[in-house]
Amino acid sequence: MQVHVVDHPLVAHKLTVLREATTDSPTFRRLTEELVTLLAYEATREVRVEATDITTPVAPTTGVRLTSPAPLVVPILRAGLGMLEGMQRLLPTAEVGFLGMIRNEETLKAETYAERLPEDLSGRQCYLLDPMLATGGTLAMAIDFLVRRGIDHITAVTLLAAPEGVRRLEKELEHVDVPVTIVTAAIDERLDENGYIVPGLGDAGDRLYGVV
Ligand SMILES: O=P(O)(O)OC[C@H]1O[C@H](OP(=O)(O)OP(=O)(O)O)[C@H](O)[C@@H]1O
Ligand SMILES: O=c1cc[nH]c(=O)[nH]1
Ligand SMILES: [Mg+2]
Repeated sequence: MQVHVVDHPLVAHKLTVLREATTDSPTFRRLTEELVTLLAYEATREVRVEATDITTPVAPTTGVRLTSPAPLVVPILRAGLGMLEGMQRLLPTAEVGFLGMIRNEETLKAETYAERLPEDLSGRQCYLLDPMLATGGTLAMAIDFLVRRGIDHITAVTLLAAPEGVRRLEKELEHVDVPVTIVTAAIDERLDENGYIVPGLGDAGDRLYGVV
C-alpha cells in the first residue's frame, strides 16, 4: 500500500478552515469539494490512458485519452458523498457507484447498509471517496469488498487519516494483490478514546449534512 500526503499550501490552508469548529455547514461543503479537486489531481496520476491520433488545426499528432471503461468513483455514504462533485470535476466521464457504510459508535466496527455498483467490476480502476480514515475499519471493509468483486486498482481519497488507521490498512492489505494507494491531505496525531481523529475535524458526516 502506498500513502501519499499532498503537501501544498492551498491544501493546508483550506484544511485549516475546514477543521475550525466555527466553520458552518455550507462553507464546510464547499471547502470539501475544493480540497477533493486538489487531491484528485494527485490521486489520478495513475489513471489509465491510451494513445490516440488526432488532428489539430495545424497538423496530425498523437495524444492520450482515458481508456474505456472509464474509472469507477465510489463515495462511501454519508460523508463521502460530499467529495463526489469535487472528484467529478476532474473525472466527468467516470461512472459512479455507491457504498453506504456506518461505523458502530460503541464497537467502532463498520457495517455496510447499502450497495449500488455496476455488475461487472473486473479489471476496473476505482477511486474510493471517504473524508475520514480513522480506525481504518470502514476502508478495509470497502477495499475487501471491491477486490472480491474484481476491481484491480484502488485509490482511496481521504481528507484526514489517523496513523493507527494507516497501520491497520497496511497490515490488512499485506496479502491483497491489487495495488492500493491512499491519497490524503494530512495524517493527524492519533485517535481519541472514542475513535475520533485528533485534532481532526469532528464528525465529517454531521458537519456536511447535520447531526442524525
Ligand atoms: O476508519 P473508521 O474508524 O472506520 O471511521 C471512518 C468512518 O466513519 C465516518 O463515517 P460514519 O460512520 O460517521 O458515517 P456517516 O458518514 O454516515 O456519518 C467516516 O466518514 C468514515 O466512513
Ligand atoms: O474523527 C472522525 C472519525 C470517524 N469519523 C468522523 O467523521 N470523524
Ligand atoms: Mg459520521
